Amino acid sequence: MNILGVIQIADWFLVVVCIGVAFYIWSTWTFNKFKDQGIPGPKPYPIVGTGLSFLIQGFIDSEKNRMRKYGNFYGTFMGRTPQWVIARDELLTEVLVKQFPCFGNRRAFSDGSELVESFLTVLVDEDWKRVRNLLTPTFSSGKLKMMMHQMNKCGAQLAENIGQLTSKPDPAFDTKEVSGCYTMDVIGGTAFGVDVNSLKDPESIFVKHAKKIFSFSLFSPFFLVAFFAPFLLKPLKKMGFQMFPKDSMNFFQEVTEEAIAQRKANTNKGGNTDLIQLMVNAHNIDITDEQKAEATEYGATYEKDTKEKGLKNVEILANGMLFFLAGYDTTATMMSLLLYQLAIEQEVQEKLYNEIQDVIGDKEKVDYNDIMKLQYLDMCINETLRMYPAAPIIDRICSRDVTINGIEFKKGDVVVIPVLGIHFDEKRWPNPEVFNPERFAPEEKKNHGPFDWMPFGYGPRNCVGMRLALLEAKVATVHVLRKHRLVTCEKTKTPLKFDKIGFRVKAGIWISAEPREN
Ligand code: HEM
Repeated sequence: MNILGVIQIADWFLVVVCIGVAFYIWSTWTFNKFKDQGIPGPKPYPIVGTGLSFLIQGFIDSEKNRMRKYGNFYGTFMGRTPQWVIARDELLTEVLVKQFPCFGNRRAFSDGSELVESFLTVLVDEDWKRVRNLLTPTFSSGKLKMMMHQMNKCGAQLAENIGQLTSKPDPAFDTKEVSGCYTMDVIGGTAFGVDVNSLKDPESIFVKHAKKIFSFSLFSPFFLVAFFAPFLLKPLKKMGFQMFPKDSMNFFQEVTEEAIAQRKANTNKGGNTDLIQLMVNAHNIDITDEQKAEATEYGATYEKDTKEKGLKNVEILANGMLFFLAGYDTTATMMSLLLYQLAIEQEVQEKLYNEIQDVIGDKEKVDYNDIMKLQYLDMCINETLRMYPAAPIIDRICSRDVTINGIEFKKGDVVVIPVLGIHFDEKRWPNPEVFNPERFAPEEKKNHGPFDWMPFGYGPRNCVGMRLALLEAKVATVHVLRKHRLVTCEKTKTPLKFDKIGFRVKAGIWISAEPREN
């Protein structure tokens, strides 16, 4: 090799070293933010930030351990982005409620497509407010009561399915599998008027696509990019990269589009009051006084100008799809873990069964008012959600500089609320690893503040589908327990082993059931 060649290699080496050094400086530039202010937190590393423990311990264990180790106010890094982690009540009140105009948006993973950007979960500022006000009435008590028929039908089918599954030579069934079919059938019927029928046909195409969308992994390219280099998402989208599997998104898009077209063609305006009809009405700028009143019942501030600004076509489509997806996995996860806990805790199950017998007796159909009387059922569900919140953390983005209790939050700062950490905080919930519905007994209320339990988030941006999810799970549980005693079996695993990303058990949540004599 001649001298020129050697110089060229040396040049290239120098360029690579310079790029490496520049990247290192850039990726670690923010790492002193918390240290300089004496705020504790895990040690950050280039590229992964403080995310190494998620990869090693798994998200669930890591989240539980962090609050124990660093307390109720600490700092973490997602890649190079600093995140304030707050669990002090006085800060939670400010961020989630009082300073809502500064913290009204959440960090949303989006691939930049118009569709995903129109999800209620992703929308920001005035667009979010307008769409949220228009969608909120969908979950009023009036609308929920109208969904009871569908829930009763699916609940009875669910109980029948469990009977069939447990009369086989291998009597084990996967609670997640059957709960997923139930929630898919309920949301399909109540929101879209579609007979999904996955309880009768577990191979249903609806369930297949929903599962595919939710089967993303911590190591999927999307998650890795979103986690370590979120700024790359939009350019990648331009190159044809998609956040969710294309065929499954297309499937739900087509189903939603068909439902919208049917409602638009419907001459019986206002006759259908489900989600799609409501959104189509909102598109036509045709909000009734009743709908306005229902929005206010939820505490929504019904802006005058909402009336003049209906929903765009893409917003109807996006939020129709979102409700299909949001209504499926979260509620199914909660239900499956409740059934699992009841199979393990026989005393709890008997107490609950007796309550159901006392309140509902032999009535074939369960009505809304009876469900509201089932106090112990409510306690069991609350405890399930404490131990297994579907969203172990929630977050907010600071939209302008603001100082709260001496802490300077800058525009663009990420604030994380460690829901799981709070739910396993010994000071708030002694012996947090123990399943104990009595924690939610009415006489215990005085011992807990509003932020001790947040499976649905908190404040104006909390979960819009909370009441639907709770009602759905309650109706199903009543139908199942009246027919069956849930029991553990050989396949039941205690404790459950979750995968690294959340409350997902890859091998299923297996229990069995015996028929109740009467
Ligand atoms: C057990 C079931 C469910 C759980 C645990 C759950 C949990 C959550 C959580 C933690 C949030 C974020 C709240 C915040 O940032 O403060 C959220 C938001 C949301 N949820 Fe749920 N959810 C459930 C069921 C549902 C259902 C059934 C629907 C609709 C059919 C739904 C639709 C939504 C939507 C649209 C948002 C975004 C709200 C907004 O940004 O304004 N969820 N949910």
